[in-house]
Amino acid sequence: MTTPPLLQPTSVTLSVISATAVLFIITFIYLNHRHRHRHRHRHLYRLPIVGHLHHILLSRAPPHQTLAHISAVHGPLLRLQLGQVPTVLLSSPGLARLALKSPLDHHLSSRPRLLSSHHLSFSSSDITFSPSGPYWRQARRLCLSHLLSPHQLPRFHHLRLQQLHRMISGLAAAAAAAGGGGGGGYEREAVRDGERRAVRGGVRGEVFGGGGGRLAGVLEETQRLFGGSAWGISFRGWSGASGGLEREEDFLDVLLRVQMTGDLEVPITDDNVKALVLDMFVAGTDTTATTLEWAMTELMRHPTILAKAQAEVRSMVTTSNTTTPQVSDLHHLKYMKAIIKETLRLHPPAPLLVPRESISECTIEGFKIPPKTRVLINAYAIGRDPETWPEPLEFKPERFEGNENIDVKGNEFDLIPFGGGRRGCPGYSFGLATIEIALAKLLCHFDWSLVDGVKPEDVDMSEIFGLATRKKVPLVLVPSVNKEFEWKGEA
Ligand code: HEM
Repeated sequence: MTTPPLLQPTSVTLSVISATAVLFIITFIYLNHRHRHRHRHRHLYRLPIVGHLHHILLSRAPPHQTLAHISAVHGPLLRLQLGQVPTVLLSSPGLARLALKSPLDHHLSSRPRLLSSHHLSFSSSDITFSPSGPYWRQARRLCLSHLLSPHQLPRFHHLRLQQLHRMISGLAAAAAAAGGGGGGGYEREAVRDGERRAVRGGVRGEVFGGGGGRLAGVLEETQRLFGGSAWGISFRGWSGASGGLEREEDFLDVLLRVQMTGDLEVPITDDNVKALVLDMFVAGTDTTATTLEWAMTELMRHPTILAKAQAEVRSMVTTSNTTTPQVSDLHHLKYMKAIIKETLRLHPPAPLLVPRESISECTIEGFKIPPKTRVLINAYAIGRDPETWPEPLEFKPERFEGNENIDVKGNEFDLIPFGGGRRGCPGYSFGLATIEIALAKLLCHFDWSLVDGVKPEDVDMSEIFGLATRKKVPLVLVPSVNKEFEWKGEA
């Protein structure tokens, strides 16, 4: 009887062990890779104390662009530590839909307490920065029902037109002074000033001192510092101070009236009144003016689109037998409205909306958000999402033709320049109405050209992040009066 050589079983055992080891290593590498891939969005290089802040601070690009880039690499749902502030960044339409709709919207509907808003908005007692609660709800309701609801729009058309016509007259005069052709290159300031006046007119500019100069100065400083901290004036007694003239009650009158009735869930102080009035100017002026400036910028870079838009507006004016675009006819301007949507898609004035803060613990896509977490929603990244928008970086208003239902008002989450949910912008109809009539008139009455030597492709497109994200290099255009559609000073 022969004994099997001892080596044989050992060799088989070794082979089995080696095969098992190889299999184990492969499985380990695979699982590890899968884990890292799945959780890649949760891991971004972080430093002690500053957390992820250095990614934003050291970047040359504005924060929304940097964050869009980070999300493109690490995923649309990111947990960031910005200094001491735990933050969640959401950068896809699907996540925006979850965050801005019930039930999550409620959990995410407060605002963080920012030092700037505390000092500049009278202890954050405006609408934009006040924390969620009875004061904010009451203030928002008051503002919507007496100033900003679509229902209130017609009340302020005459004021909007009055201020807009000042702007058009100014442009026409400058064009004429330059020999009937090109005028001064001051479109940006004219547009910005016109918008400010339109909004001011809607609120009640006169009480701030009559002429536009003082208010304009105050607003400029407010935009810069985000507030005028030294207002010690009491508003009491201003209500009804119209020199005995009959006039319609305006927003300030309403605030002062309800302040005095005492019939309020939360009493309103004088400082609250100031904060609310200031809020209407700060939230409503630069956002609107900046959108117009970006719209004109994109039109100048795309002369065929500009020509098509002008043909549409001028044909409407001819058909309706008027000499200037009328508010009541604006619904005909489908292409121009598509241009405004496309502008808001590529250049949302508030690209990260206004920061939110979670009220209570909630979960988004299985990801836990503790209370008091800051939530940023990147509307800029969402508007350029390649899975939603073919050729996302191209300015193509045609993408909305036949898709008029895609709205910008916070009901569709592919496009959220006005945010959405219970903290969504209450001024969207006011803002859109102002942009539409202003753009229609600019397109109708003037032909536009770039200043000498600047080619459409050379127009600078860089942005400055701020309260509203403006063009870094102001747009300078030369208006010339179009003889056939000359502005005749009519309403
Ligand atoms: C093109 C014009 C405008 C744009 C793009 C815009 C955009 C926005 C955005 C993104 C928010 C934050 C929304 C969110 O957190 O979900 C907001 C809030 C707000 N906007 Fe506008 N806005 C515009 C015009 C206006 C106008 C004309 C007014 C008023 C005169 C206004 C008043 C407000 C107020 C009061 C809030 C704070 C709402 C709250 O926190 O409850 N906005 N806006």
